[in-house]
Amino acid sequence: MTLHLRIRHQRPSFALDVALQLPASGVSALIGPSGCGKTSLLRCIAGLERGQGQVRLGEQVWQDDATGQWLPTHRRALGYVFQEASLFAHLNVQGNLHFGLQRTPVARRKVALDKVVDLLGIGHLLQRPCATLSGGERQRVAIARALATSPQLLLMDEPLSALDAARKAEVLPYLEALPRELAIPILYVSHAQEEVLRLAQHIVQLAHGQVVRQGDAATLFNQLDQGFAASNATAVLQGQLLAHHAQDHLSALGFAGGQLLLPTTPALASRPLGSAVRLTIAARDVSLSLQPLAHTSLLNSLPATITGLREDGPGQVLAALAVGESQLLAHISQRSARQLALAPGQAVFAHIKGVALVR
Ligand SMILES: Nc1ncnc2c1ncn2[C@@H]1O[C@H](COP(=O)(O)OP(=O)(O)OP(=O)(O)O)[C@@H](O)[C@H]1O
Repeated sequence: MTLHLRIRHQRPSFALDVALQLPASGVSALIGPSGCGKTSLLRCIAGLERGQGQVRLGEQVWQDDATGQWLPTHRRALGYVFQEASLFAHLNVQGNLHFGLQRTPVARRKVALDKVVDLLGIGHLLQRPCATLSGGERQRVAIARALATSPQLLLMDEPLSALDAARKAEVLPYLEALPRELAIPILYVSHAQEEVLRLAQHIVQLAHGQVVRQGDAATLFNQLDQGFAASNATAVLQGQLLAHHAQDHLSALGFAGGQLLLPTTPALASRPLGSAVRLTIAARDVSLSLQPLAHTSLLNSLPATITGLREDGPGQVLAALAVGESQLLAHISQRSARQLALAPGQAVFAHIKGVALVR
């Protein structure tokens, strides 16, 4: 099933012009600079604003101007979660959830409320007045209320950006579980690289109301221009947990390009061997040499080929590397690039100082 979008929307000083086919599963992140049209696109999908074109989820046509079809928002099977949770202050948590449920015709109710309450860990909050909830709790209730309507698409517009780091960390694992547990596709607007790295399988990058790039998260992230601040350039690797070396307190992870050793954190220790993992490697944690390093304390050094180089701020260069079938990025000084005479096609060794397990 796909989400099929063909939307044109003209404002006095802004034009949205988007044609997209998105997988109707997992998380698709919508990224791009402020004012590029992310919220406008969500609002057009939701029917809160009327662009021209077509919005179709699988066989369901929500809008088709060629045939004059238009469903108002309340008839579209979607949930919408905003930056600030807008809960009904006069109702307690349970009342807010039931409000969502009652809006949904019985025949369309597919998501069990108990399951939603469990998934978002809000069972102990049901009788609490909304005014007494913390920011993270409010946002979890807002997500649960959206899910209580049994949406077939969940639109989330920077749902964590109003939360501090601790509350973000509290809500993120719940978000991560949603597509897996409920099989509801999510279109997720975010400015935060770490959220997108962790959650998204698919990425759409907008600029000036148009799609500049879209594709699989790992592929898109590992390119030289990621759509986030270059100084934070980070590559994503999909891998597999291969072994725990108990004596060294290290775990081996395989990916299409080689193996990496990581400290066996509690999160890694709890995973069964063979389970899928998502790793990130920040470009600033990768250095390069032309020869293998002898007598080094580095655990992870891999043969690689340079595929691209780009200036990246004063005196800095971002290098794209092929490591087997995978891609990495390295942030190095211009001076080093010059001294090593780095060029596309050149064989190098990539030395990796830090690997983070994000999933
Ligand atoms: N109601 C409106 N009337 C007129 N112009 C609007 C309206 N809402 C948004 N715009 C303009 O449309 C453009 C796209 O806005 P939009 O909110 O979709 O961007 P965004 O990518 O979501 O931005 P941000 O990341 O800052 O939330 C901007 O130039 C904005 O100023």
